[in-house]
Amino acid sequence: MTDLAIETDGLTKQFDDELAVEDLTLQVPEGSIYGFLGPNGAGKTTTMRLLTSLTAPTSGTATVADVPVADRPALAPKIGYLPTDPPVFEELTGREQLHHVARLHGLDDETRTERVRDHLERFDLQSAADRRVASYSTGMRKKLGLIGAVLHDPDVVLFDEPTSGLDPRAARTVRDTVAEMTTRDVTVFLSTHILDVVEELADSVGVIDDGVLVAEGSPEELKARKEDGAHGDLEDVFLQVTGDADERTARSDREVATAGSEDVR
Ligand SMILES: Nc1ncnc2c1ncn2[C@@H]1O[C@H](COP(=O)(O)OP(=O)(O)OP(=O)(O)O)[C@@H](O)[C@H]1O
Repeated sequence: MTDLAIETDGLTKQFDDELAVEDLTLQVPEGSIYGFLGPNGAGKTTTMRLLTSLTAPTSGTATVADVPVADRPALAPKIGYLPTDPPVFEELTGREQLHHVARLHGLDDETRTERVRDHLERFDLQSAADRRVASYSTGMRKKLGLIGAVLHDPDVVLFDEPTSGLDPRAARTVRDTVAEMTTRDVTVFLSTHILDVVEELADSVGVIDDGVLVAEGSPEELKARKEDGAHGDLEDVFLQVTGDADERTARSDREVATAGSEDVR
């Protein structure tokens, strides 16, 4: 059996009167890329925050890189997280920020210098590396956040919208970086609204809507399940399965009612 990098069971997060994630059960094999899709407010970021122990579940469990997410100190060295708006230190230069992050991860001087230099070059940031982050554009900040998320060579990375705000060349570098990671058995959990990215990279796709996982499978499997039997693209499938949460609830209530009436008969 394949080892799992991410496993959740009944993961649920309730914020006051908002059920952001409901009974989420996921299994992501090691070394694979899982594309996580969903409309605005569906629960993607909350799921990623649960998987990175930045927020505690209301109920349910999750294990990432063999560590229960409740054990934050053990989890941190094994995972890398890129939030939608990565935190930056405005007063530091890009290089200083990356050295700081690498030091927090306990990388020795030589490894730190080498990795920071290589990543700055790879993401075409070397000419801006000694400028203060305060002068960076959105895309440059994103690149800096992304480098900071992977500098310590984590086993599992979780990227929230990694290509948003990037120019086509930088977006290509991100895609290549993600693809290259899996050759080293790194597992990538990727939330994005850019369906091309998912189609190109993901081994499996999960679609969340209103906190509920409403579809899951390989991109090919999802495209083949289009309701009218035609072979749609991922956008068709996305629009179909995330259509209307109220309508879905009503449909499932009708199904329960029908099943119930059959029982009586
Ligand atoms: N700290 C919080 N307190 C209260 N409600 C929250 C909190 N964080 C998220 N929510 C709510 O939980 C739901 C899911 O939000 P989440 O940010 O996970 O969605 P998302 O799928 O990442 O959306 P987007 O694509 O717009 O980034 C939303 O209704 C949101 O308003």
